[in-house]
Amino acid sequence: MNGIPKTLQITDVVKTFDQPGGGRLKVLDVSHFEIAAGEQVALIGESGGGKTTLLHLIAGLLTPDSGSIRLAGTELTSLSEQGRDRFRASTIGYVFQTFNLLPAFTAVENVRLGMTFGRGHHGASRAFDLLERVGLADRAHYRPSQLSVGQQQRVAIARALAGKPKLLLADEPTANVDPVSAESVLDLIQQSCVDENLAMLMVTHSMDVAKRFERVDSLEQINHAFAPTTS
Ligand SMILES: Nc1ncnc2c1ncn2[C@@H]1O[C@H](COP(=O)(O)OP(=O)(O)OP(=O)(O)O)[C@@H](O)[C@H]1O
Repeated sequence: MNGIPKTLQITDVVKTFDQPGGGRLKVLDVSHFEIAAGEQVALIGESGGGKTTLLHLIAGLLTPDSGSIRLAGTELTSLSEQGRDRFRASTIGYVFQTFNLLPAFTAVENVRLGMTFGRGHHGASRAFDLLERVGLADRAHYRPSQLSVGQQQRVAIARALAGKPKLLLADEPTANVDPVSAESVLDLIQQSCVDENLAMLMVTHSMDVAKRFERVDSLEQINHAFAPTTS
């Protein structure tokens, strides 16, 4: 992927947390990690190793103690909290293990929520187009409780794509989905990224999921804080 522009560049990032018993736990110490435009990366690693923390740093939901996170040409650490929120809305799509759909809203309303601050206010027609793409055109006015879990994750994928992001972050997106739905959810995520030239970082514990990716990174290999130590 040399010569291809980088969507994400992480340099010398350290993240520590307060520990309940006192002291700080160093969870991440990553000197170099990058994802090229349109590249799809699976991230594997031990439970508690810091994978979700890394996703949250990239999404600007957490800030590092030190280091640089450049996303689509913008240095995240230079933004205010509000700036990060706005930047996230326009640059990142996030697919969670637990879907995080709003229960009182219909499928199409949930998808539109992904556009609130997103670039290009294509409104309802893009939301319907996205639901069609994920195979749920006929479920647009159903609420999450009226959808199967596989369908709920499809709505969540449509929502993640709604703001035309540059990077899709997916945290175990098939952990709560049955195996047959999991295959179609993964097909959908990977093909959508190809169609939209969208880079993707997917955290997974599953080697079946990881083997679908050309690039599989182990957090232990890039994280100098492994195994975590207190300081
Ligand atoms: N807000 C917090 N305060 C203190 N410690 C935290 C906080 N968030 C995470 N940690 C610690 O950071 C470490 C990494 O957590 P993280 O959720 O990133 O791991 P993970 O690799 O995603 O794990 P899993 O695969 O089990 O989901 C854990 O030891 C956890 O206890």
